[in-house]
Amino acid sequence: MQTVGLRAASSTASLCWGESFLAGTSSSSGTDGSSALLALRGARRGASTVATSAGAVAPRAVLSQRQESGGAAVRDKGGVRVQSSTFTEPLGRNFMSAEQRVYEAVAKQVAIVEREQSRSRGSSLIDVRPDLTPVSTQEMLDDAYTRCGEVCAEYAKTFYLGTKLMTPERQRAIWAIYVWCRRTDELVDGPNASRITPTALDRWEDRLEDIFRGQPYDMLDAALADTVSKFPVDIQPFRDMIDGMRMDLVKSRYANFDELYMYCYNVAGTVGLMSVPIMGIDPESKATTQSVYNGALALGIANQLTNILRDVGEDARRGRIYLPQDELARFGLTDEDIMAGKVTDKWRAFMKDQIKRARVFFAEAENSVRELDNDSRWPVWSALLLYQQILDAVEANDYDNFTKRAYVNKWQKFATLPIAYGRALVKPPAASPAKNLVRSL
Ligand SMILES: CC(C)=CCC/C(C)=C/CC/C(C)=C/CC/C(C)=C/[C@@H]1[C@@H](COP(=O)(O)OP(=O)(O)O)[C@]1(C)CC/C=C(\C)CC/C=C(\C)CCC=C(C)C
Repeated sequence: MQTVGLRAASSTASLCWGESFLAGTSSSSGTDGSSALLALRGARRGASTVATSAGAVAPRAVLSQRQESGGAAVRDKGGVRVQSSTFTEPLGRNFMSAEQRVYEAVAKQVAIVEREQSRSRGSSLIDVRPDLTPVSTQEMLDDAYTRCGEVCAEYAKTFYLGTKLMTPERQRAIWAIYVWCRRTDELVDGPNASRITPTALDRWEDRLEDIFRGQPYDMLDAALADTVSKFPVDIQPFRDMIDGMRMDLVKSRYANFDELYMYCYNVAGTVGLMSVPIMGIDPESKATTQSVYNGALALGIANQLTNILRDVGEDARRGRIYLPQDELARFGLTDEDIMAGKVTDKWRAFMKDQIKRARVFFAEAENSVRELDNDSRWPVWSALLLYQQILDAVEANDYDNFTKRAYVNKWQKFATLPIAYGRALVKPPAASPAKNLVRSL
């Protein structure tokens, strides 16, 4: 039996809480002690992009139809164009279309979940890799999870509150995933970002592989190693998130929505794919597993598009434009216009179109939230409604996302939580007997 044990000596491991939050990722020393937990303070996802074009928006929401129909090319949906192209990765490798790549990642995760569903027949907590059961000390693991919860509470308060409704196993697992995502994001967006090289990201990926092999490097990794031994989480979305960070190192422009979509999948759609195996699907749900994962993917994309639209000015000041260049051109806008940061009628028209696209993704996600397990719906509704309101705030700022930061104030947040709670009470329509049979197979 393989066990989850820390690769670092235990004395080092205990230091890993703070002193070495990003341990092992620095290109120079192999550990980056200065990062520490403090490195997270003030961290934000500056990266993002926009997408869409007047009347020719390309919402990937229609991807679900494509995926459900086995990946056949869908060109139009209600007058909306869906682009598909093969393009070149920042690092030069040619690869399949964005849709195809994401489709494969979703399909792989869905297959793992369905296999485990049939093995466990609906049990909410599945020991998917019993060979990796962590026997290192339970006390250490408990500490590791507690620390993950603290990080989550500090950097994502509202979301942390939502996780408190989940079963203890689920909340711990979501915290562990949150912390890994946050640390990954910190590599390119944190105070040490200027020192991060592709080699450092390769090492972070090696470390990820070790986590999935049951050989975590530090305590926070140990929590994730434990989580992936218990829930049917595929490694691919994690690898893809690291790929998104690689993109951020070398790419500051996105030619079209295909490229932007791929970026959004990498840095945020992946979070949806990582989270649903933990959150679970309501046993009463009639929806296919695939459609629920498509909804999760859509929510990640919607959140990231929103993040991008909120941060246009801030990103531009860092030399980054996460907006489809072809769509900007269609509105008569150039990089110089973005850098100048003037709200013009052209800009307003462009922004309206981008916001419309983001809302299409939110709408697709909404259809899937009710299919989640009972205790997981509230945090997801909260995240969805709160993020959606950022788009309203951009509108309320008359599309000035160059000098004003759109945000949801404390009172709006308070008002949103009970609304989210109310929505979370809505269960999926009862499953037909035939569907129940399929789910329990
Ligand atoms: C309930 C819930 C929201 C669970 C997700 C928990 C989780 C593991 C979050 C990790 C988030 C994270 C740190 C990602 C790293 C990359 C990144 C920073 C992405 C951006 C997030 C916001 O970042 P930030 O905190 O910097 O934002 P602010 O600047 O402070 O506003 C992103 C925009 C992406 C976030 C993406 C999600 C939360 C995905 C949500 C999808 C699901 C939880 C699936 C729901 C399921 C269905 C069926 C709809």
